[in-house]
Amino acid sequence: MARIGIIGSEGRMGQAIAQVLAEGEHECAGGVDKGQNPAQLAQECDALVDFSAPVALAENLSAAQAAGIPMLIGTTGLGEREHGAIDAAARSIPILQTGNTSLGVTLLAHLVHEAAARLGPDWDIEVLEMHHRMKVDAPSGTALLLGEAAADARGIALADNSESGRDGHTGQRAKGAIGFAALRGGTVAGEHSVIFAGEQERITLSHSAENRMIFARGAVKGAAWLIGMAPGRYGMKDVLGLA
Ligand SMILES: NC(=O)C1=CN([C@@H]2O[C@H](COP(=O)(O)OP(=O)(O)OC[C@H]3O[C@@H](n4cnc5c(N)ncnc54)[C@H](OP(=O)(O)O)[C@@H]3O)[C@@H](O)[C@H]2O)C=CC1
Ligand SMILES: O=C(O)C1=N[C@H](C(=O)O)C[C@H](O)C1
Repeated sequence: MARIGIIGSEGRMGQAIAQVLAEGEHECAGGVDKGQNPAQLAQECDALVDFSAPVALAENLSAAQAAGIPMLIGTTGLGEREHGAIDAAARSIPILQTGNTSLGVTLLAHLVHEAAARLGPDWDIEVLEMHHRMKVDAPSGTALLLGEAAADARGIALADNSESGRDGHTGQRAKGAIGFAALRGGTVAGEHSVIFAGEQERITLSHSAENRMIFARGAVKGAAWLIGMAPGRYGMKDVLGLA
């Protein structure tokens, strides 16, 4: 049984994870939210899960490092600076960072990689996502994860080949670009489609999250899996044996 500490414990995901822990084999070691220091919590648990905000990341990483425990980072909207901080911390503790902890999206990313590798650059790739009205970042972490899978299969850098936020006279689509479109509204837990658009035909690979429990279950599974792993950076595909 692992003792899991929750950062962002008052939030939608924090509460869903607490529910999974209350019903499952692992234990909730407590939680912290905005304005609370995670250092003490880190000393009292075997692993941390972070579903809070990018601004909290540096303090959360320091707490995990000081306690010598692993951390699963589910927070999205991370930039280059945050990814650099994760890389640095992963030299001393195991870290799993992912935009989506669900089994279904982890498999979807695998399928997108396969499709992008087989279809080649003449097929245009567009990632479409829809989330609830409270979501603050776009494109979603999942959309970026799926875009990264496609870019990796094509041997290109997503940062240099993405098109998002199209509006106005944008000009034609750049050849080889990976496009992103984000919709927001209602209570949608998470809808993602990767569209491969070729000459006179399209392939669409999709995932629908019916509620947050799929993310919460994956987060607990991932955090427990990290315990005892060597320092380094991991993904959900490692947890599920898809790496
Ligand atoms: N990887 C995955 O599978 C998933 C990732 N997510 C991501 O997880 C994050 C949280 O999502 P969700 O639970 O819906 O969002 P919420 O806004 O419901 O929850 C975030 C919580 O973190 C709190 N918080 C803000 N700043 C800090 C801080 N500095 N330290 C500790 N806590 C803080 C917020 O407080 P306050 O409200 O006062 O600001 C809030 O209680 C988002 O980035 C989201 O995209 C979500 C679902 C699945
Ligand atoms: O904020 C959310 O709700 C979600 N965030 C993650 C993302 O940005 O992809 C995962 C999931 O889609 C729900």
